Formats: sequence, C-alpha cells, structure tokens
Amino acid sequence: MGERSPPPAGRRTRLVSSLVLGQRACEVALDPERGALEWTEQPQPRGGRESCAVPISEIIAVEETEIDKKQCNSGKWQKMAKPHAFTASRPKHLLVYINPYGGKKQGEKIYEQKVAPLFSLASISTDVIVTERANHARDNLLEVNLEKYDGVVCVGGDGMFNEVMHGLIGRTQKDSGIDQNNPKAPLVQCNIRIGIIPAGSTDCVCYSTVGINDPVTSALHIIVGDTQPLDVSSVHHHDTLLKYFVSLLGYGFYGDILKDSEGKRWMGPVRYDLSGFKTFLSHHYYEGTISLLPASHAVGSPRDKKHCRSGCHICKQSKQRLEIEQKKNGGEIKGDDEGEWKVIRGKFLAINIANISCACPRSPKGLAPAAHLADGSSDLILVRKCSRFNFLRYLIRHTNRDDQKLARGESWPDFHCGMKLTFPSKNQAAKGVTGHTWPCTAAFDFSFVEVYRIKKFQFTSKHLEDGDCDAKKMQKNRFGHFCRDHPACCCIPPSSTWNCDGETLDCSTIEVTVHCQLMKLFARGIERNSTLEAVQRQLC
Ligand SMILES: CCCCCCCCCCCCC/C=C/[C@@H](O)[C@H](COP(=O)(O)O)NC(=O)CCCCC
Ligand SMILES: Nc1ncnc2c1ncn2[C@@H]1O[C@H](COP(=O)(O)OP(=O)(O)O)[C@@H](O)[C@H]1O
Ligand SMILES: [Ca+2]
Repeated sequence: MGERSPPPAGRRTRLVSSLVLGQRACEVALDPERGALEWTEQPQPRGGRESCAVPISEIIAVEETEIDKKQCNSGKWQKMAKPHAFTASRPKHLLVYINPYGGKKQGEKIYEQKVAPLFSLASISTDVIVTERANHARDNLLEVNLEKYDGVVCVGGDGMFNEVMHGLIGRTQKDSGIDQNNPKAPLVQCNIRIGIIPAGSTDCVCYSTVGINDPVTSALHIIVGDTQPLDVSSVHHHDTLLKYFVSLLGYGFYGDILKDSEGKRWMGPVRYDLSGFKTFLSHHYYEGTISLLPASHAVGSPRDKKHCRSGCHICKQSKQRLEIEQKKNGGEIKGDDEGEWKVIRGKFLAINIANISCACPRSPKGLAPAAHLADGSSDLILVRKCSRFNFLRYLIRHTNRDDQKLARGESWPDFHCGMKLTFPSKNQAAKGVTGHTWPCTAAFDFSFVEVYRIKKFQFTSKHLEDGDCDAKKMQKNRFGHFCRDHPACCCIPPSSTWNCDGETLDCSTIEVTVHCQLMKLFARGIERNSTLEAVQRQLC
C-alpha cells in the first residue's frame, strides 16, 4: 500500500493501493477518517464502479501476509503476529461453559462446528468446560481465577445464562464484601462480559439483545468485542436472596407453564408448547396484593412506540438520571419509603415482570416490546381475570411476526407508529396504489391489561398472607378449595409459582429490585433496520 496524495491539513493519511484478483482489478483504501477498509472495482468498459466498505473494528482476522517478494513467489505466507491490534476491546482469552443438555441437546455440536473455528480464526484462546450437572458453571465461577479471562461464554439457553450470571454476580459481591441477602444493598457492577451462544429452548436473552438467536452472529459479537450493559433484578424473600433474573419473572400463566413443563424436559423446546396449551385450557387465576415503586428516573414508558436499539439514548439518559437520584441520596440506593408506592389488589391470570423486551422466536417483539436493556427499570404487565377468549386474543398479539422484510402484497404491523403498513403488490403498484395504513392495536390495548414501568415490586399471595412458603400448606389448600368460577376444573390452586428466567422459585411472597446495568454482555443491542425505519418515518 502507498500514500496516493498528501492529506489536507488536519486530516489523517488515507492509504490506497491496487489489488488484482484474477481478471478483476480493485482499488483498496484504508480510510482512517471513516475507520473503514474500502474497495472499489476499477471502472468497467460498459458499466459503473461497485464500492464496498467494512469498518476496521469489524474485521475478524487478518490471517496471512506477505513477508517478502521471494517468499510470496515461492507461495510462502506468514501469519500476522498481532491480529488483535485492530481494536482494544476484543477478548483474547475466554472461559466457555457448554450445557450439553440445553434445548435440543446440540450445545457441544454448535460450539465445535460453528463457534470454535471462528474463535480460532480470530486468534482467541479458550478454556472449555462441558457442564456435568446443574450449577456446575455457577460453582466453578465462584472459585476460578477470573483474572486470566477477558470474558465468559455460555452455550445454552436462558437457564444456563442465568447460572453463569449468578456465578459472576456472586463472585463480584463476595470479592467486594457485599451481602447479597440484603435487598437494599447496592450491588457492585460485574466488569467481565458474558457472551451467549444460543443453544437453549427459548433463548430470550440472546434474541432480545442481538435480534436473532444465531450462534454465528453471537460469536461475531464476541470476537469484535461488542459491549452491551444489561439490567438485572434481584428477587428476595424477606432477608434471603432467592435469585437474580434478566428476562422474565412471571407468576400465573408463565409460572404454571414452567411448573408443568419441568417433567417434560426430555422433549426439548416443544415441552413449552404442550404445557402452554394445557395451562391455557386450565385458565387459572390467582389473588394477591402487588406493591410497586414506579421508575421515576426512567425516560420512557412501557407503551412507547420507539423501542430499545443499539446505542439507545433512553438507556443512557435513564442511567444518568438514576445516578443523579442516587447521588442526592448520598450514593445510596433509595430506601423503600422513597417515591410513592402504588398498591394493587386483584385476581390475575398473569403477573409478568420483564427486565428486557423478552423477545424470542415465539414472540419476536416480546412480552414488553418497549422495555429497555439498560435503563434501570422493568415493565410490569398485569393481566387481570378475563374470559378464555380474551386471554387468547392477548396471547396471540405476542406472537406477531412483523418481520424485517416486507414483501410485495405483505402487511407489516408497525408498533413504532401504531399503524399497519401494506406494501402494494405489483398489480396494485401498476394501478398507482402506493400502500396504505390502518390502526394496529398492541397487546396492552385491552381493558384487562395494565402496564407500569417500575424499579421495585412486592407481591403477597392472598393465601400466604403471613409470607411463609410452606409447600405442604399450599398443597393442602390446592385440594381444599373448590372452584366457583371454573366449570372445566375442580379446584383453584391457591398459589402459582414464579418463573424466574426459566427456573421455579419456591416462595410466592417476594420483593424485586432492579439493578441498573449490573452486567455486561458481548452484544450491541438490536440494530436499526434503516430501510424499514426510513419508510416508517415517512408514514408517521
Ligand atoms: C397458547 C398460546 C401461547 C402463546 C404464547 C406466546 C408468547 C410467548 C412469550 C414467551 C416469553 C418468554 C420469556 C422468556 C422466558 C425464558 O427465560 C424461559 C427460560 O428459557 P430457556 O432456559 O431458554 O428454556 N422460558 C420460558 O419460560 C418459556 C415460556 C414459554 C411460553 C410458551
Ligand atoms: N450438565 C448439566 N446437566 C443438567 N442440567 C444442567 C447441566 N448444565 C446446566 N444445567 C442446567 O440446565 C438448565 C437449563 O439449561 P438451558 O441451557 O437454559 O436449557 P433450556 O433452554 O432447554 O432450558 C439450567 O438451569 C442449568 O442450570
Ligand atoms: Ca430494563
């Protein structure tokens, strides 16, 4: 490569060279201003020039280089010594945990065939542990020497991610002398990033942070060293930490699905469909008291039409406002008495707390489409007792697949502007039809659905007023109460269970606190679809 012309004052040198590939000649340029490697085909006799560019930060590897002319002629090449020199934030050494039993039990195969070759191409070295039991990864993380790693990778589903996250959060708090059992303790952020290679049943955390559950895409985010901060919520029963969660904490419908699906794990992901159908038919509702502390610092609302995307300014602003709020409080997280608590009593089919959108292949927009990855708040969705038909209407709205591509004649329900867009067919276009829109209702637009953006939450089941979690007592109640409102069943279970990132919790009386940006992932959030969003902007 050689310098073509001196750069104007203040501009950095642009390196330009010619490259011949077979019959095709290209002009290749390294542009420091754009931070990109560009190549342009030489003008063709009959056509124009084609130009491409790739950001330098996204080049995976520069594998081979010429040493000198002689060796080049003899066909000898040399590996570059430091391909990591491209960017500073790339990992060099990773600790990998594989759950061989997650999802369709393909974790090891996915890692070996799709991920390991890419890591090797990018000169990333790995220590790989195939787990032998539940909590193997968590326990290992509590004692392993983490200093030699630039990140931890988990191959599996949300349960596996949750396990690795517990290991890292637990380790960080232990090293900092923080008592995790104290619900008011300000937790210390984990600085080591987690990469998720999706190989589970729901893969919600991966899908909601990357936009797809594809192992290769996730591996590339790890290799280029992307960073995405992530909110984590803690769940306590009085002064005992029960669990942390990142995706869904669900009581009623999603808790019952999980409980029913536990014995069907051998079926793989399809267990959720079967248990989902069964739980839908049982149509159980649960009575209880909810107390919530609204997220006054949060910039957005759960009904926003604009969703959390790469580099989200709402997450940045909310974090700043939270820090200001905490500084005013002498660095402490606000006490329970700060802000105005709201108390809601009722009969609920589902109580869902979504830390993030909870988008997944079954629900591409998620249970809480406007929830943010890193704003220090969760979206609380209350589905009150309603008819089976109405509950089905609510559920179906979650399965909406307003996909990235809009083919001719296809419709695209667009929650960003609350309208549904139809792209005209060729015949329509020929007749001058330009496409049309009509209102499109979101899953929250039902009288029996309420949504709140919260930073703290408490729940007490009506049947466990004293807050204990005596399973025997629950079991006794389960068969002692005869159903008044459900002709199809013989009893109402007094309590459901909480589904916490796909793990059941033993207590129904809980207290939840959102911890802003407690974790970091190798991800960059869902990227904007520039073409579609440009169309939307024109329409809105
Ligand atoms: C009768 C029709 C039902 C249609 C429901 C469609 C809506 C599905 C929304 C799913 C939201 C999922 C939120 C994420 C939960 C995961 O954390 C959890 C554990 O995942 P994994 O470890 O990968 O297995 N998954 C679930 O709880 C499964 C919920 C399945 C619901 C059908
Ligand atoms: N080797 C193992 N044997 C049994 N369970 C395991 C093993 N490794 C991890 N687990 C547990 O399996 C649970 C589910 O794993 P996950 O990868 O999320 O699969 P899925 O998405 O199918 O639920 C996690 O809670 C994790 O703790
Ligand atoms: Ca959030």
